[in-house]
Amino acid sequence: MSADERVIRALPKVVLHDHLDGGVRPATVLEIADEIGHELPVDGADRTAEGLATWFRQSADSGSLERYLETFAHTVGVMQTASALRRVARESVLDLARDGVVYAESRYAPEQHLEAGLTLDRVVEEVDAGFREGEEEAAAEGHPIVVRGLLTAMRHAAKSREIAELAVRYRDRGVAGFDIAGAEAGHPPSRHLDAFEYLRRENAHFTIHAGEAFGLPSIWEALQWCGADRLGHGVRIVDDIGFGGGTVTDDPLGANAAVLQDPSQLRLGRLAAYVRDTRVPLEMCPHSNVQTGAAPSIAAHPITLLTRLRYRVTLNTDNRLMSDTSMTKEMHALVTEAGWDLADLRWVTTNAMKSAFLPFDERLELIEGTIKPAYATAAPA
Ligand SMILES: O=c1[nH]cnc2c1ncn2[C@H]1C[C@H](O)[C@@H](CO)O1
Ligand SMILES: [Zn+2]
Repeated sequence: MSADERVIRALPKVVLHDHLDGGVRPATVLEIADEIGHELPVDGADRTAEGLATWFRQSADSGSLERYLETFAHTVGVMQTASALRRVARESVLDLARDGVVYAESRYAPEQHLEAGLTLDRVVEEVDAGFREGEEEAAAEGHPIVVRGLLTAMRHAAKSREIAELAVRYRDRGVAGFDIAGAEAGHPPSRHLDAFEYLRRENAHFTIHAGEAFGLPSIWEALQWCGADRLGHGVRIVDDIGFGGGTVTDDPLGANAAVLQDPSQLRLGRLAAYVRDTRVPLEMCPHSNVQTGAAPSIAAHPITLLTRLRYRVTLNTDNRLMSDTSMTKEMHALVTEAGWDLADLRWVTTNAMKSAFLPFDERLELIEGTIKPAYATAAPA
């Protein structure tokens, strides 16, 4: 780890978009698979934690969201029992806390964990118990962290209303909100309007994966039909930002350079302007987007341009296992490959804390009591 990386690791971080089933330790996948007889895609000399970690990263590196999502069969497959769910939740909190994360929203789809006979309620209770154990152990290690769950419904399935009701039922027991995820093309969020309308009537919070593998119509539906509080990814909003003879999407590096010299060279379309004007939080996940082909590289990832244009940008991991990443790695890559500095890191961290589905007073306490003082004394990244 370089000196810069050490400085970054010590900074307080906030992650709003981290999938529980996308951050399982490889050694844990291996151990539980052996216990329950789940068949893994590695064998022989590759049947080790390192071999499995490599398999996940390489298989996720295909340039397609659909193929990326196929790898989850081997994490979801080992997360079917009470003890496995509790263990994975606990370990994920410890891993985040050791990386300097002080507030995390961890999401998972309860409907995917029913194969061994658990009920939806039991799944949520076991995961929450794991989160609380993790919080206690992390605090004892000197890494205090606050963790909340987000319940995801899979967009190709028909359980969203049921999962929305589950999220409301557990809102005072560790669950902060709701999400929909899964393959985006062909599965518009407006199919789940019933769930979103129910959540709005209940004054509940939700985010929607939109504008990742599919473009502006998906973002527009998520905001204007469904009423999402935040966008998961939202990276394709740059399709609605004009630059030169086309859009930022055609020339992201040129647009990055241009915005530093003269931001008026960029023309915001109606939707891009709406997202900025109304401060819609964007849960951006650079490494995941490079893997699924939603962005060409870290240097050319729209997160830099959108930060310069002062969108409400947040930085996230998405899937630590599949992307072999962490908050420290995401931050470090932006510093070394996209010209970010400490002020940018503080900006996205504060943005994330402001956008969390946590009560206002608790958000404020973390910003004033933890985030601001630490960045004020940190050495430059
Ligand atoms: O980046 C993503 N886009 C859409 N769906 C995703 C992404 N990462 C994970 N998922 C899916 C696969 C998981 O099984 C599910 C719940 O965490 O969410
Ligand atoms: Zn995601």
